Amino acid sequence: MTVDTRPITESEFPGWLRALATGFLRPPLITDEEAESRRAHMDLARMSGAFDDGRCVATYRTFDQRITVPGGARVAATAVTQVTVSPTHRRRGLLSRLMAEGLAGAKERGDALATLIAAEYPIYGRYGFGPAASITEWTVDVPRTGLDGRRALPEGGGRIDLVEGGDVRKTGPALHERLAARRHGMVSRDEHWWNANTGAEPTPPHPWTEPFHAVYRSAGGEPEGLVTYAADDRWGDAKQPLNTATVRDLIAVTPEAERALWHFVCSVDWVTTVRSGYRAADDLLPDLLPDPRAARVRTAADFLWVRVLDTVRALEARTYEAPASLVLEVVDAAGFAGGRFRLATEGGQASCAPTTAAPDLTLDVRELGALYLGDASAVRLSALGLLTEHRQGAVAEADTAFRTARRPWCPDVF
Ligand SMILES: CC(=O)SCCNC(=O)CCNC(=O)[C@H](O)C(C)(C)COP(=O)(O)OP(=O)(O)OC[C@H]1O[C@@H](n2cnc3c(N)ncnc32)[C@H](O)[C@@H]1OP(=O)(O)O
Repeated sequence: MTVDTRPITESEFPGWLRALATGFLRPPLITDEEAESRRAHMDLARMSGAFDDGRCVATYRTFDQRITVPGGARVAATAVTQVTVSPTHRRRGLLSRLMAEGLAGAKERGDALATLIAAEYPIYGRYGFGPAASITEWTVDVPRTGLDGRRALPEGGGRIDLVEGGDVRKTGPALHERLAARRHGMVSRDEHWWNANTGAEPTPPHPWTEPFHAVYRSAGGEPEGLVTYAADDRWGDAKQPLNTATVRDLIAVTPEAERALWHFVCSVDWVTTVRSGYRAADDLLPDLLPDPRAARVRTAADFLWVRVLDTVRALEARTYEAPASLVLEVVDAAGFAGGRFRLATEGGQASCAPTTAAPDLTLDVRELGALYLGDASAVRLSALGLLTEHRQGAVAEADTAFRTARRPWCPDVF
């Protein structure tokens, strides 16, 4: 019997959810209540699966996303998520088929980029995705920070207030938009994101536990930052507090708010350890502490992967750190973004157009994705043999043009 891959129908939704749970090693019994609550925010037209004798054995879903690129433009992207193949059907090419169909759909919709968070590193490079924004998570040893625990108020006249989830739903989206307008790598959050992350909508199969939310307001009363954290209520044998506060979200639009919110989380009584959550590799956190060594790297890894689908539009959407004139030979086995292009950057802006001139650099579309948000270094990629230089100096030119002063940051798992 052949296994077919195709968009799913309404009646196939519960079976699709069961296959998703199976692939993610979660209990595969889906209640009607769970199916109903998940259906409310999933677009059937963007869900596909593989079916063997009527049973769903693979899942694939996409949704519309906007991603901030260097310079602040928000580019429409196809976000790929909930990719699974059941263990009975693995390594028979089902993901490859779903991905080929999914990327063709994204190209047809006119999206210049596709994005995803990779569960495992080796899966997505073959489909033209490159690791584009890494994350770092720190564990802060609070007693070692050197922060003055007696100090109660933020410097500079601002204040921090604990708020409810409902307040976060009011304040958070505008704050996030302000930050996303200038921090490349950030992806859009829709209403469902805010509801799900403040307890207003269930998030099966994960049970909701209410966290603490705090807002930083400037001396003028303007909200400039927001932190959400949870604590684990742990005590040592000698009755000493050993709580870990885990930051679920911390966004700030001014340096004062960023400093005040980190100092706040690191000064909550009974909290001896702070887990930072996923931050940019160059996050300020360690250096906001009197003793930066109190922040130990817990995780440093690739996180957001980008797949360029339209080279001209993608390269023209972002800004560049240095002037460059480069002929790029982009190799794309899937045929979406390949070709030879002249990229000319001046005053930060770029023009990009197909050309027949001799190439300066040859690179796979995967490496273009890795370079795109400014995280990867062309010099490193070249040293790794992933980029071929045909004109002396072209690698260095690409390196200074593509790399960004701040590293990209995608705080959201999707
Ligand atoms: C965006 C997200 O949703 S991330 C979540 C991804 N999902 C998971 O990790 C859940 C558990 N894993 C799975 O469901 C499956 O193993 C999948 C989806 C990762 C792969 O599905 P499959 O149908 O087995 O992949 P498919 O057969 O199309 O493999 C294509 C190629 O990728 C390789 N490949 C697939 N998965 C992996 C992997 N995890 N590690 C290394 N190589 C892999 C295959 O070996 C094959 O290589 P080849 O072309 O050289 O023979």
